[in-house]
Amino acid sequence: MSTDPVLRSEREHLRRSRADLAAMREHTLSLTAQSADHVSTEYLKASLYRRAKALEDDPSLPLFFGRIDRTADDGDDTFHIGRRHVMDGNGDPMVIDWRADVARAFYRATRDDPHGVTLRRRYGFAGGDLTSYEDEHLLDPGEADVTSRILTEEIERPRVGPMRDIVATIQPEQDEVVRASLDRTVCVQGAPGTGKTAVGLHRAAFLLHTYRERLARTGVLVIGPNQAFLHYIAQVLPTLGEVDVRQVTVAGLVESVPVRAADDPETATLKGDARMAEVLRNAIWSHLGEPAETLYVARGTRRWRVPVHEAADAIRTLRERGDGYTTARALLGQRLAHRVLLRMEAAGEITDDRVQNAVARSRPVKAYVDELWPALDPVKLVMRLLSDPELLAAAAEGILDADEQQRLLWHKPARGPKTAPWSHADAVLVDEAAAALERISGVGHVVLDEAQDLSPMELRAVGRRAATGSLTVLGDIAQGTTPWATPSWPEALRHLAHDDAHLEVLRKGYRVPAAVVEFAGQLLPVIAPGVAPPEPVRSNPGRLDVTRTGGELVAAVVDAARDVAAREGSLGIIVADDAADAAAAALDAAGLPVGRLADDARITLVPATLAKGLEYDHVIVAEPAAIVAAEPAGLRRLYVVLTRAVSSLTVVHREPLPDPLIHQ
Ligand SMILES: Nc1ncnc2c1ncn2[C@@H]1O[C@H](COP(=O)(O)OP(=O)(O)OP(=O)(O)O)[C@@H](O)[C@H]1O
Repeated sequence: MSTDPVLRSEREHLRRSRADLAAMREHTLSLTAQSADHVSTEYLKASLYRRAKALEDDPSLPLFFGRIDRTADDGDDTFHIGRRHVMDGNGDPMVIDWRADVARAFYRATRDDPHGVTLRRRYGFAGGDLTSYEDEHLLDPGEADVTSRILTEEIERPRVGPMRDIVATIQPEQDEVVRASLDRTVCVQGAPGTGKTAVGLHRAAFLLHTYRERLARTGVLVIGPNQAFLHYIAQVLPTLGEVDVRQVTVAGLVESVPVRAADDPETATLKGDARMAEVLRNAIWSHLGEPAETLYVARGTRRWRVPVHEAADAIRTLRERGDGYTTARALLGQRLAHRVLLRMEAAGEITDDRVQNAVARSRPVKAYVDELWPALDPVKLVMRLLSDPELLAAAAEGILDADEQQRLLWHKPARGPKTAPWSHADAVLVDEAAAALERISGVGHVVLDEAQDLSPMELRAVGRRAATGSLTVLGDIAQGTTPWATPSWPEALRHLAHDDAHLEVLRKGYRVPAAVVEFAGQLLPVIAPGVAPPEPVRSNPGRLDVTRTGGELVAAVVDAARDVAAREGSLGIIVADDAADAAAAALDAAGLPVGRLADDARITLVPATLAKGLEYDHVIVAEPAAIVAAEPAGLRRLYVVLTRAVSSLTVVHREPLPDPLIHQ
């Protein structure tokens, strides 16, 4: 039992807060979902369940990590800041949610600008209990400005398992992004380990809290590069009490066709080019006919007509409204029926809406609409476009040259949508076509991670999901590894249709230690001139070992792994994709069982192309030359894999290191 009275009283506050949280949860669980109808009851039940889940106490974490004291006109205020709001039986706050407005000062206050804070306290903890505290008296000019030990320890804590939240230690430059308002699209450029992913997830949590009602209706979407990455980040939002956010890959976003083929890089690049949107629009609208015959509609004993020029006029005005093809098509029957009605009224007939509806649905009107404005299906349309040189030539005229058109066509025309050789890029085209036919409903906010890798067409697909909302766009130009990676943020934002975004740069690096930054940074002038490396904040410079072997590479990797595995923390062994199986077998045989991604094992074997966004305490990179040789943007891939290390990086190679890399 600590004798420090401050710690004792803080522990008491923690004990009471825990009891209050348990009472809040009990209360939620005691509420019974009852509503007039079954569907609402089920909905209520689900929402109560989620609420109770969000109120679960995590015994490994204290309920608060910080505190601020402020002087106010009516006395002093003390706020304990934690992951969620906890109130006592009287409704008074015991713990303030870190996202609440009063908590902002905890993250932003400095001696120069104390935000009214007299005391900032941070807590050290172990196993869910408070073990220490650290005070800053921001108004005391005599107090030295020391770097917080608790902050440093938190940032430098060894990594185990999936990504954790950073609520206790969000830094001022990160907090600016996290708390940007919902109507702002923010684009964050940041070197490896500057906290982009963390910031994006915390912004999602902040927005869900601050704009709860609006976003409960419209939703928040998190988009990441692949399943391994989504697995790695999956727990962050639930830990912050947000269990309702959809986390998806770009491929998962455009799942309208079964993807079973892969395009070569040139073809994929072309299919991802923004010009394809124009080609698709042309292909769609080329279906619109020119009326050549009068429309006749019989009603009772009389026959009414809509002359050609009036039908043409109706079609033109609908087209010019700027709606999707299908949306506008749905109105044509009514427009034609309206012309019929005007004639009926002129002839003295009594009409009303029902008559107009009946005319709009009549067989001749339907047939006329089908003929001049045929129904289109996005999947079949793209299938035809990629199979039919004539349709493609007409749609791509003046946009794609003959070679490009040839490149787009499938080798054999597809027989049907189920068996067509759809690639991922084709699925994105289908998504574009679907949106050109009918506007899709979007969400309130989209967090897009590793945005630099998306093609213009993929960016359009993401941007559509945020057409009426906003985005957090996160990425690093230097880590762009796809052939279509974005050359600049203004360009990416244009494709996302959000070029009003605020561009922010994160500079401080929380992952990669100085020795590794220096080594990997040698690649920057070649792969991304003008992009700066992260500025490491870790006090430990880290460890870098570069070993050249004259023998078998795999044997050298096994040796290095045996060595490094003895250190504390996680180990990622990153190898060129085609070397992964052999490396796993060799490590296994040597008694070093490795997990694959998503296994959360202590030693993980990582194919180079899946390393993006991940991190390990210790990283072994095997044969950089092979990683570079495997793809056109190989040097950028190498930069990505070298920057996954938190404490130590071991490079094992047999071939010479790729050119810009020198190791003294
Ligand atoms: N303020 C912070 N306090 C503590 N840890 C932090 C902070 N900011 C970032 N980190 C940690 O630094 C590591 C890197 O963060 P993150 O993965 O978000 O960086 P990133 O910029 O997305 O990197 P990359 O470009 O390599 O994907 C993570 O472990 C994250 O939790």
